[in-house]
Amino acid sequence: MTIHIGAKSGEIAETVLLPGDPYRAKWAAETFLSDVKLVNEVRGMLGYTGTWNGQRVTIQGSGMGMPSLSIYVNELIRDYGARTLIRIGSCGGMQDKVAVRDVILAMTATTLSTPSRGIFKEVNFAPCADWSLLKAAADAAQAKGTTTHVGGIYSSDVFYDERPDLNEQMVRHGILGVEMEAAELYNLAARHGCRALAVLTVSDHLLTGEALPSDQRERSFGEMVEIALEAAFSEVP
Ligand SMILES: O=P(O)(O)O[C@H]1O[C@H](CO)[C@@H](O)[C@H]1O
Ligand SMILES: O=c1cc[nH]c(=O)[nH]1
Repeated sequence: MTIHIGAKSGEIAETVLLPGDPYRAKWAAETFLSDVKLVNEVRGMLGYTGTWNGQRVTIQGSGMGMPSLSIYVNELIRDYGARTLIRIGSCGGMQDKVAVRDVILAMTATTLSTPSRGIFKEVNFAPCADWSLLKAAADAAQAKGTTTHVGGIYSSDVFYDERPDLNEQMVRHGILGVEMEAAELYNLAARHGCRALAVLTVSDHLLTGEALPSDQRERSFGEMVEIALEAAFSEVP
């Protein structure tokens, strides 16, 4: 047990899927895993371990924002031995070619700041996805026929943004979507020699104003979960 995760030693798998929403963790575990066990409910941040195609997987809520994700990912890696961490999140679309319900695979994550800013100081570290996971996820998405975009995303510290000029610059520089956690996941994976990827479903669109309701963000992003599971257990040389 750690301060924020109540699982016993051995109850967390080496492969962990990380939705921000703990109820998406519950839905995904109950929908896609077998032999599911609730392994964490500290602070209501639900975590489940089960099997997918005979492989052990944990699906653990990470909360909203990089400071929250940082707590869970630090404990998952350092105390439970997690090695492959895949965020399964929602995001806002930022390009005309990106539609609501499309999937985005985050190759890089641009930020204004992250919880790692204090150690990088004057360095602008470039958080990026693990190549083997990115390649496997792109292949899995293509095989499914899911409309998928691979490229840069923006990990913001705020949902309610008072600086529309920043989003304008992101759009201008080809950023596909905005969310709030991937950059720090990539920083932590790099620091600890782990593999990480963010697989995102577009839940709303900054250019069109279209937006899905919260129940659909919680329970309807199944292709994203399947892509993450297939990527986690693919062999990519
Ligand atoms: O749907 P999740 O995974 O929580 O991701 C997105 O949704 C939340 C904001 O509504 C932020 O956590 C953002 O990153
Ligand atoms: O962080 C997020 C998530 C979904 N949509 C947004 O606009 N921002």
